[in-house]
Amino acid sequence: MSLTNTQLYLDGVSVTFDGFRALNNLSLAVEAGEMRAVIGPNGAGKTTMMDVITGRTRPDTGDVFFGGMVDLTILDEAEIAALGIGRKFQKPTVFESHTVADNICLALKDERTPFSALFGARNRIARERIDAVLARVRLLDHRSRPAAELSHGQKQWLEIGMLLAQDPKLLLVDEPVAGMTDAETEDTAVLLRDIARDRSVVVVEHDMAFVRALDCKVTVLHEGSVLAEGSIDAVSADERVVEVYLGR
Ligand SMILES: Nc1ncnc2c1ncn2[C@@H]1O[C@H](COP(=O)(O)OP(=O)(O)OP(=O)(O)O)[C@@H](O)[C@H]1O
Repeated sequence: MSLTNTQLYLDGVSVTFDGFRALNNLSLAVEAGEMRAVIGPNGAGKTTMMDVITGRTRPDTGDVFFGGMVDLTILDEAEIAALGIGRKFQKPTVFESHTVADNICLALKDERTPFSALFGARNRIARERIDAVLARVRLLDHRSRPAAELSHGQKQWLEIGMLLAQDPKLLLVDEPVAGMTDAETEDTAVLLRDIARDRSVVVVEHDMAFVRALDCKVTVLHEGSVLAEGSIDAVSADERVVEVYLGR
């Protein structure tokens, strides 16, 4: 495998909790600019995998590399986030009493300059960046509303926008469409595909119609390892995948 274009590389990763192997020799590679869907039954290790990538959980054994050569297993959560790995948890956590635009503003990377004369220019640039992010996540028309007034789906998009404001190279997204309407689910697939045009995106999801709409390679986890990997049609036709996951 070529490491030069590999954004995220896991090899032989194992994690044990009280003797239980949550990850068992897990190996996975995601290219720069790739979108990857990760599916699998409850307890397959999807959340633990995200925890290992973001430094929340240390692997007992195995390699985890970012951008070809950065060893994530020796870094803490803050250092890993600063490298450009953003994580979206399942439940939206936006600042409800702040406006939509202020939520994005709070998330922007702080580019302080000591010259107060530049503040005006900085504000203008910040506003342009905020509006560019809001346009991308379909919330420009809502920029002045308190976040509390948004629908559940819109709050999820706002939080994705807050991550985009930090310009991550890799975005990890955990069950984004749980609780969304069908229309919001379809829009979220379009949104994530758009985001994946210029960064890597890993999406954990149970909604198979949504996974199909993502139109990307699918990794099936089972008992902490990769059971199958390929197109949605290939993994859907795999008898082992049907047995442990889809057939249930
Ligand atoms: N901190 C922990 N301590 C003990 N066991 C844990 C811990 N975290 C996870 N586990 C166990 O590890 C296994 C894998 O869990 P994980 O949450 O990674 O699965 P998952 O694929 O994300 O499942 P789900 O689809 O339900 O979210 C589960 O059996 C879980 O109970």
